Amino acid sequence: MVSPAIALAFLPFLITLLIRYRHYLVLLYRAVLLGWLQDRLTGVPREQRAFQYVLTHAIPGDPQHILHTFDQWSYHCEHLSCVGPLKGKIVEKLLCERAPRTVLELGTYCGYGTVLMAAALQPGARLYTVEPNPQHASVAEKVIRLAGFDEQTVELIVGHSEEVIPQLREQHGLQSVDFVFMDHWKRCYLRDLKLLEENGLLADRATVLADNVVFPGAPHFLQYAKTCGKYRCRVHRASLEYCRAIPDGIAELCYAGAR
Ligand SMILES: C[S@@+](CC[C@H](N)C(=O)[O-])C[C@H]1O[C@@H](n2cnc3c(N)ncnc32)[C@H](O)[C@@H]1O
Repeated sequence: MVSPAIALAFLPFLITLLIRYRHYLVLLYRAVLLGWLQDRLTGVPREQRAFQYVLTHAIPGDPQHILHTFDQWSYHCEHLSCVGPLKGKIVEKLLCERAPRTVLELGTYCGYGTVLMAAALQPGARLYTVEPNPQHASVAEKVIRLAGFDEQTVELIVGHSEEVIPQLREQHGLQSVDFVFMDHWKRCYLRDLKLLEENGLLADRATVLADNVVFPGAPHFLQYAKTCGKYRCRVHRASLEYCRAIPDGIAELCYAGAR
């Protein structure tokens, strides 16, 4: 048995920890526990619940209103792992500056980032987005079409990035890509960047963006990007989607071509 005196001695330490990491605890509650509980109570997956809300409240054919409705749900109901409005502005700004002809997104989830980027595309440009989870893909497909984007503008590919990337040229007619948005599992970033290089899919001066490089972080990816000599790399600091108190950032890589 721990004596009460020892337990009391640890109390200030415990309280300090709780205060210091309170934002992460709130995130854990909103992103994991609340979602799990609602899944059990309603029998409907979180992404489907979010889509029902969007369907009821958003204006069809208005991408900005659809994004805003997702934001409302995420701020007031449950946490969604979309790029969110703050980092979304960074992605949108860079995409508008670069005016790419072809865009590749890894990790579609509910289609938030897809709609955000599709709305900023130049006429005639095309976006390919890759998602392995069939339930997420089904929600994303509906969100993308609800926003008014047809298959000529946005192609949703259901599959794992490591299987889809080597097939992009032959099966999807994609010769090279000007703009990549990596937003899937962080441990896959480095592997998929190398896959894109090996398959000769990165156009000269292509831009590669990678979300969440501060939280939860992708240190091996960042180290490679900074030291391999093929990229100019910078990190745009922001905060985690729907959690202003947790720092996060988006890495921007500019490809200098194979060396
Ligand atoms: C953070 S969410 C993507 C958010 C989305 N980009 C947005 O802004 O709305 C991550 C998604 O990556 C997907 N994912 C996981 N592994 C993947 C892989 N190997 N290839 C492509 N997507 C993957 C997950 O199923 C999940 O839907």
